[in-house]
Amino acid sequence: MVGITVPMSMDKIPLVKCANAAAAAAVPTVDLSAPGAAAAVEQACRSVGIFRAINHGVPTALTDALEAGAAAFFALPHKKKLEASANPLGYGSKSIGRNGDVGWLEYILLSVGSGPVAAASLPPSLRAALEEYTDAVREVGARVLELMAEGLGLAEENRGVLRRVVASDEADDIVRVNHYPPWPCPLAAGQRGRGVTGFGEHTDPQVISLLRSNRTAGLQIMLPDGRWVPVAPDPDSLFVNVGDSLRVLTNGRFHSVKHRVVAPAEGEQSRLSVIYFGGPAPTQRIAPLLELMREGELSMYRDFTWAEYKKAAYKSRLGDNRLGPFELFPSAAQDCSSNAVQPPAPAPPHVAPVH
Ligand SMILES: C=C1C[C@]23C[C@@]1(O)CC[C@H]2[C@@]12CC[C@H](O)[C@@](C)(C(=O)O1)[C@H]2[C@@H]3C(=O)O
Ligand SMILES: O=C(O)CCC(=O)C(=O)O
Ligand SMILES: [Fe+2]
Repeated sequence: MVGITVPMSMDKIPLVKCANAAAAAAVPTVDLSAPGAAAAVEQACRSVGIFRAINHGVPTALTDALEAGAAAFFALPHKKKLEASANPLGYGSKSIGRNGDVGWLEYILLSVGSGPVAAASLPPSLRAALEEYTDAVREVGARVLELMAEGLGLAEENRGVLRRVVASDEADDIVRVNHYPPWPCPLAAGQRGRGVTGFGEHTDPQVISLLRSNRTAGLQIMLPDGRWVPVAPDPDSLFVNVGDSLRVLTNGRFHSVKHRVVAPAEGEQSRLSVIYFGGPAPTQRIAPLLELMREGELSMYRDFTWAEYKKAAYKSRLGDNRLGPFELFPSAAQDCSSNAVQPPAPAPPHVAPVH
């Protein structure tokens, strides 16, 4: 079953090269319950910007209920699904954002910041499953942010500093359920080794993203050296990735990883993924953490609030470098391996870090 019923000129969705499966081990695994978790989380966020979290504590029953509810929703007739669209949130298909990006997928995008999941006409069981799941994953996100702070070497009394950025009552959290049906057409002979774009390359603008998928492959990440590698699917794990805001909060120590999804080929299983994006309150200032800055270290970014960044981000195309306009030293900020230790001279006016 294709699942996306509105016809669309198929050649509008770009093809991407398949990634090198031999490099799949590039995504580190972190056992969140192990004593060395903080150091492992920090190392992963510094090097690749993503890790596979095991022993995360989200009950399987919650993921199963959400997966079943989402699958049932996506199997509904197209007209019925459209009742849940409340542009820009709610149900959508093939069109991502408002600036012309397209992919072979359908999705539900919801704001889950404060109170119950807000959305137009979702089946009540799916809404309940999303609320329960989101509450559980939000807690994992908070725990991971504490581990990050510990791994970054912050003193015990400061280890809540990252968690608090997304913990306010006004936190702009989003949850997204993506469904990628198999691409229904064989690719031409000259297109062998390529796949159809499900979700084009991008970084996530928020602080932290936690992704869970079924057993179908498709997610790829870009390594700091520019190679694309696949992320082996694992329904029992959560994939945690660094968002642009966290990159700024750590003054470039953490790398916001570029990622994309290649849609399943004809005859393969659909991919179903759920991503929780931990976002700050609109008024939250996004700037390097004072607690983290070394003596004389300069901010790599000009100050901004989450509302300001989100507004700019949502005007951009998926693949744009959204942090670019905020970088004070563009060449150093692009190079994640520099970790913001030595910004180039001459120094611009000092930008005060977050308090
Ligand atoms: C093309 C776009 C879709 C997006 C908003 C944007 O203008 C650029 C960032 C995109 C992204 C990527 C991560 C999340 O899936 C998302 C919900 C987000 O916060 O930023 C999407 C946005 C979207 O689908 O509207
Ligand atoms: O669906 C996926 O597996 C990833 C999608 C994604 O990166 C996103 O929604 O931001
Ligand atoms: Fe993403």
